[in-house]
Amino acid sequence: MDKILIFAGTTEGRILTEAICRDDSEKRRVITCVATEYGKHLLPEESENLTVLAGRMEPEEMRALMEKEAVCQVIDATHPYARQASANIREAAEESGVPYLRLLREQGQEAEDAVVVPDAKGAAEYLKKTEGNVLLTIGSKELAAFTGLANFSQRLYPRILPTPEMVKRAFDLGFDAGHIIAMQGPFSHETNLAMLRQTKAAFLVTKESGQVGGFADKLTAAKEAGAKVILIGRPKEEGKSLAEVLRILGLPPLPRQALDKKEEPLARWFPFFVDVKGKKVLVAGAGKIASRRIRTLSQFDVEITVVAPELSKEVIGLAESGRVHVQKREFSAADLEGADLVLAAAGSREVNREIGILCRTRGIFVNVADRKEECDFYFPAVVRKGNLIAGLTAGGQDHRLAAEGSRKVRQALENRRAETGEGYE
Ligand SMILES: C[C@@]1(CC(=O)O)C2=NC(=C\c3[nH]c(c(CCC(=O)O)c3CC(=O)O)Cc3[nH]c(c(CC(=O)O)c3CCC(=O)O)/C=C3\N/C(=C\2)[C@@H](CCC(=O)O)[C@]3(C)CC(=O)O)/[C@H]1CCC(=O)O
Ligand SMILES: NC(=O)c1ccc[n+]([C@@H]2O[C@H](COP(=O)([O-])OP(=O)(O)OC[C@H]3O[C@@H](n4cnc5c(N)ncnc54)[C@H](O)[C@@H]3O)[C@@H](O)[C@H]2O)c1
Repeated sequence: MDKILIFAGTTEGRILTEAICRDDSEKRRVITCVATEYGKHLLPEESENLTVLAGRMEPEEMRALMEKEAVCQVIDATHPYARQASANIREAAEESGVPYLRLLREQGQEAEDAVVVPDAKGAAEYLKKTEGNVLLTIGSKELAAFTGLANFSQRLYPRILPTPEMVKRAFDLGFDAGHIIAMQGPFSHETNLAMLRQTKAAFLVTKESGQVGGFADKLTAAKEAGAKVILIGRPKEEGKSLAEVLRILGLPPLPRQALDKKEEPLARWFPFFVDVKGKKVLVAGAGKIASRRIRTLSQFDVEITVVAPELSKEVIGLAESGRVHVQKREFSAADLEGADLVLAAAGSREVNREIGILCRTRGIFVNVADRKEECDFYFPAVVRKGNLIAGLTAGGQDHRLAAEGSRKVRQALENRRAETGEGYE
C-alpha cells in the first residue's frame, strides 16, 4: 500500500490530507506531521488511513520516520516562510531516497499587479524610472538605498517605528521632517488608505510581510487609493501548486470553493451552560417577545416573575398554573430586588433602557430585547430533547438564521427517533 508523508501546517496541507483520505479509488495511507497540537486539531480524526504526528522534528527524526514507514512520497506543505523546516525535509528525503514534492501556495490575487523586486536596491532602481510620491513601508534599516533618487526628500514618505534611533536615522539620511511618519503598526486598511491619500502616493513599497505585518491591508488600501505596489519579495521558491500535486497523485481536482474557504474568525459568544436551578428571573413585559421567552424559560428550573400592565393569554395561563408569578402593573426599580437574571422586554424603549442601566449598576445580568448593544447576554433560540440542550445564536447579527438553525437542529434530533426508534430522553 502507498504511504504518503505530508509535512503540513498550512491550509493546503490540511486540504491535501483530507483529499487523500477521502479518495478511495486507491488504497493509500497518509502520515501527516504538524508542528503543534493545535495544528493536529485542525486535521481530520486519525483513522485506519491517517496517522497524525504533532511536534517539531529534528532532521534525523524525519529521516528515521521516512525509512521506518517506508514512505513512497514526501510532500512538503509547510509554510512558505518555514525555510529551515523545508530545507530539513528536502535533505531527509534525499538521504532516504524518497521522492520529494514541494507544495507551494499560489501568490495571493491581491499581489498580482505588484511589481516584484528582489530587494530595497531593486525598488529604488525601479522608482528611478518613475515619477510620483512614494509611501515607504519597509522600516528604517534600508532607507539608505533610496537616497540616490533625485529629490528623494520630497518624493518619499518613510513610515517607520517611533523610536528616537530610527527617527534619527531617517533624519541623518536627509529625509524631510514633514515626510517622516513615525508610528507603530500594524495599520488597518483605513489607516493605510488615509496615509496614501494624505501623501498623494503613486507608489507603496512593502515587504511581503504576511498577515501579522498587515500586508493584506496594505494591498487593499493601495488598490483603493490607486497606488502601485512595489513588492520586495523573497527569492522565488520552486514548487508545485496544490492542483498540480493532486494531479501528480492521481486525485480528482478540488471544487473551486475548497481553497477560498477562509479560516473562521474568532467568535465572541461562547455557549456556557449555566446552572440556573433556583435562580430568580425577572421579566418586564408580557407581550409577544416576553411570552415566547417565558415559554422557553419555563422548561428550566427557574423562578419566574413577570411584571407588566398588560398580560398575554399565555402568561395568564402560566400564572394560573402557578408556573410564574405575575405583577400586573408597570415595572419599578424595587422589582430588581433579589433578581439573578433580568429580561427587559417591555413595549417601551425608555423603560427597557432604564432597566438595563439599573441592572448594570447593580451587577445583575440583563437582556434588553430592543437594543442588542445594551445586552449582557443574548437570548438564544433553544432546542431541548431530554438531556440534550442546544442554544443557537447568530452573534446578534441575524435572528432569522438562529431561528432557522434551531429548526434544523430540532428536525435532526427528531429524525433520530424516526430512524432508530430512540430519542434523547
Ligand atoms: C433567536 C431569538 C430568540 C428569542 O427571541 O426567543 C432572537 N430573536 C428572535 C426573533 C426575532 N427577533 C426580532 C424579530 C422581529 C422582527 C423580524 O421578524 O425581523 C423576531 C421574530 C419574532 O419575534 O417573531 C427582531 C429583533 N431582535 C433583536 C432586536 C434588537 C436589536 O437587534 O438590537 C430586534 C429588533 C427589535 C426592534 O427594533 O423592535 C435582538 C435579538 N434577538 C435575539 C434573539 C438576540 C440574538 C440574535 C442572534 O442570535 O443573532 C438579540 C440580538 C438580543 C436578544 O434579544 O437576546 C428569536 C428567534 C428564535 C425562534 O424563533 O426560534
Ligand atoms: N429581541 C427580539 O427578538 C425582539 C423582537 C421583536 C421586538 N422586540 C422588542 O421587544 C419589545 C417587546 O416587543 P413585543 O412585540 O413583545 O411588544 P408588545 O407590544 O407585544 O408587548 C409589550 C409589553 O410590554 C408591557 N409594558 C409596557 N410598558 C411597560 C412598563 N412600563 N413596565 C412593564 N411592562 C410594560 C406591555 O404591558 C406588554 O405586555 C419591544 O421593545 C420590541 O421593540 C424584540
